[in-house]
Amino acid sequence: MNVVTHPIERVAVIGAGAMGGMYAAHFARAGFDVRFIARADRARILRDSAVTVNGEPLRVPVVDADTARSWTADLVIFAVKDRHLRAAIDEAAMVVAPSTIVLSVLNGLDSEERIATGLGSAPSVLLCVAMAMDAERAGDDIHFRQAGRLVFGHEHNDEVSPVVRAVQDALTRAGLEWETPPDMRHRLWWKFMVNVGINQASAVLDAPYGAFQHDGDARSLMAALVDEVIDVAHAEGVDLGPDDVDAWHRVLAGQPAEGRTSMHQDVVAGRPTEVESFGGRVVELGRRYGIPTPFNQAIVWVLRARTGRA
Ligand SMILES: NC(=O)C1=CN([C@@H]2O[C@H](COP(=O)(O)OP(=O)(O)OC[C@H]3O[C@@H](n4cnc5c(N)ncnc54)[C@H](OP(=O)(O)O)[C@@H]3O)[C@@H](O)[C@H]2O)C=CC1
Ligand SMILES: CC(C)(CO)C(=O)C(=O)O
Repeated sequence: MNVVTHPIERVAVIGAGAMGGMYAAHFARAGFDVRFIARADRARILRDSAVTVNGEPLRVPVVDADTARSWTADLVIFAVKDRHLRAAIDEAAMVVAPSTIVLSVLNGLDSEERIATGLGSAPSVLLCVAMAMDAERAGDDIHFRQAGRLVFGHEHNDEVSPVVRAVQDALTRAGLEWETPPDMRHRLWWKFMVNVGINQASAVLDAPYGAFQHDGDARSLMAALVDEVIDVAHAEGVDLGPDDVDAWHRVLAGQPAEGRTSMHQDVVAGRPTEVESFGGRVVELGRRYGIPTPFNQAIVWVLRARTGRA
């Protein structure tokens, strides 16, 4: 792990969508040197027509990954969908130095591992989950009411490392809430449980958060999907249980009733979904451990059939 010798100033965001736009706006407003990373048409479009965040145009320079440059990032935030991660890693490599710190807000269990492998051993890739935001994108317009919280760190954080401290300081300066829990693996699985439950159920039911905030059929579907995650988590040695479900219900109660999960937004916009990283992963783990996962299997079939495979 590299030691950070200076505060974070240069922040690269890869993916100028709901999450990337929301984070870029926070860092830009706080005076950081923020750049979007893109290539080809995406770079051109980002330069020609700025995205808007909560109605305000966000003018952030674009580092074009097709052309040579000298700018490197202190912090890189990955904010693309899982099917775009491979290309995003190649693009981000251009702005990564040995001291660069990397956060991934992608949902799913394995983006950090894929990024660390793709970028090589030099940069510090922390584990990260993004919680309780309601970021939405329609075309180039990004809206959020709640920016939520970034939960991040090393796998164990009994002591705060210099790398983690540098990110905590940068997020605080950007006005973003954060948390560094002792056991990040548990949090990654907790977020996975949440996404497998509500993202998938909201996507197949075309239903906003409000449909899941009270007992009823929608919440029962979410619970059935969640139960299967808990079973495979136990097989993986992760102790998810009723307290974790209660914790999710408390977060859910605070979400805007009309807000939509990222997967619900994908289905509405006719985009491929992240179902392979959610239900697909549960089904795969279920097969490995001999655990039945019929609800997740059904959701995978429905979403693949509806939107095509990611
Ligand atoms: N929205 C939310 O509330 C939350 C989302 N997440 C997770 O965060 C991740 C991002 O989600 P979200 O922001 O909603 O997704 P969006 O689809 O809104 O944004 C993704 C952005 O990445 C761009 N992109 C894709 N490939 C590249 C590339 N190679 N280089 C540069 N940009 C690229 C896309 O451009 P284009 O449109 O041209 O493809 C798009 O602008 C997902 O894993 C999601 O599950 C996590 C918590 C909450
Ligand atoms: C937890 C939730 C549902 C919103 O923060 C999310 O991660 C998503 O929409 O992808």
